[in-house]
Amino acid sequence: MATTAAGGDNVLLVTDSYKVTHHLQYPPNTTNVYSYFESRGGKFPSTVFFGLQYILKRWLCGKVVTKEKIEEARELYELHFGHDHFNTEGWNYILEKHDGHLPLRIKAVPEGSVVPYKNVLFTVENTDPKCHWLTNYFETLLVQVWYPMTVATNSRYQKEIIAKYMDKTADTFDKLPFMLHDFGFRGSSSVESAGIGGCAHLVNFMGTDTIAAIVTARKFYACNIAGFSIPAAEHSTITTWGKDGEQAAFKNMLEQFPTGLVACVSDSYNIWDACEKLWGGALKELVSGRKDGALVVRPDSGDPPQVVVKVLEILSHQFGKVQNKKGYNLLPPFIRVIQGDGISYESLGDILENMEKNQWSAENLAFGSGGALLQKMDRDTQKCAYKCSYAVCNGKEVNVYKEPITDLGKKSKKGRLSLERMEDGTYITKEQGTGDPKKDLLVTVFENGKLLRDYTFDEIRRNAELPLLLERTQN
Ligand SMILES: O=C1OCCC/C1=C\Nc1ccccc1
Repeated sequence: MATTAAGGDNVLLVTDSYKVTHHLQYPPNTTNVYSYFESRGGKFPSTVFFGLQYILKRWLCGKVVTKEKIEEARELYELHFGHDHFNTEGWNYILEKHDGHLPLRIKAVPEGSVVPYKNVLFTVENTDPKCHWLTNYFETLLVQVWYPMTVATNSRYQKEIIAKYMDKTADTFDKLPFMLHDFGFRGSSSVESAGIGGCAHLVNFMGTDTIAAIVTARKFYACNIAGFSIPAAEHSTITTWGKDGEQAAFKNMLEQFPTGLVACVSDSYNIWDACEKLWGGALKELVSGRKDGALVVRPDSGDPPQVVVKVLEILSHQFGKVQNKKGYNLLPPFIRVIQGDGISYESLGDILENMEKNQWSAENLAFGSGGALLQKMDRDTQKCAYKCSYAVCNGKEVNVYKEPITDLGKKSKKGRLSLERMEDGTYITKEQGTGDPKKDLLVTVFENGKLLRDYTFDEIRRNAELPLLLERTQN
């Protein structure tokens, strides 16, 4: 597809085919279509709203309609339908009347907000009465916010689990931002989605190997360095030394990276021997002599809850351990463990629970997560939907809704919506225009081609922070 003057791709092509025919299907003289987005429920009771800003900046801001794009779309849709259904006139109107800027208003809850499901998260409406057909043309694109939202949500619920065990077994929360590291780049469906999902994870954490996330945060969230990593081995950099060369490979890691943290996958042959005879044997002085930074042993196979505790036990036999103020065991500061295999929201707790049962503090360990962090989810995980709730047809206001007798769970909200917060902090969605505009938490983030609110990553991280952690910074 030829990219056009605006440099981006052709946003007229970023929709579902059937939507190209919808301008012919609304009631005659429809002047306003107003739609909203919500999570209807799903795996997690609340969602972290994140990623709309990326979509707005990437696709909708500025002069996104041009003569070339209209022509390219017309020609493609003619071939695609074998008939000319494309709203050439409507798009030319936008080009002429609005200089190619989209006459839409989008109001959204601030990025990073944690909102219980069945609450309005953003609304979309046309600002030009001749462009009622535009509101739902971009449903396809806007609903893709399900992905960063669901990654940020899944990641934050893992942060809650880890924080709970840190609260119980660790002396500080200091390491929490680095306790769940993103290993998910290769398991993502594309470089773009790795960037979006990786960025969503970084709303809650600071550790990542998904470089695309760093780039996305720079480009769309004005964050120069949104995440950090450390030198680490992979199997090839160990196994190329040969089975008898594992000690030399390990020694090389300690010598190439003499200060700071360095991680080393240690299960190529026998993780137990690696911990006892290599790290805690032949290389014991090199490990215990490390200044300002630990060797991080990485198991990568076996049953995670069992393997983690056994590795901790072996390492403590070789290097000793101390009790922290909570009475839980802690390895010396120059040695830690990272478990990057089989980590998910479902499995995290089992590992931490087994550690706790064996008197190990959570702060001995960090996690790495890949596919479960960035890929193992879909739009249904949080039941994300975009529905029309209000329209004006022939000058008559209509509260629009669906209420399928075959699934009342799919019932949609009516009328113009606003999001308010009660005294006790709970969110409530006001329907049918009953909300108080002064109390509406929905912020106009986009209007007529302009981004009106540009959230910084720090702001978003603060909005999403766990209450448990916010209290800490208060007292
Ligand atoms: O071991 C580690 O310690 C902490 C730094 C990252 C790291 C491993 N990274 C990784 C990335 C993608 C797939 C698998 C591992």
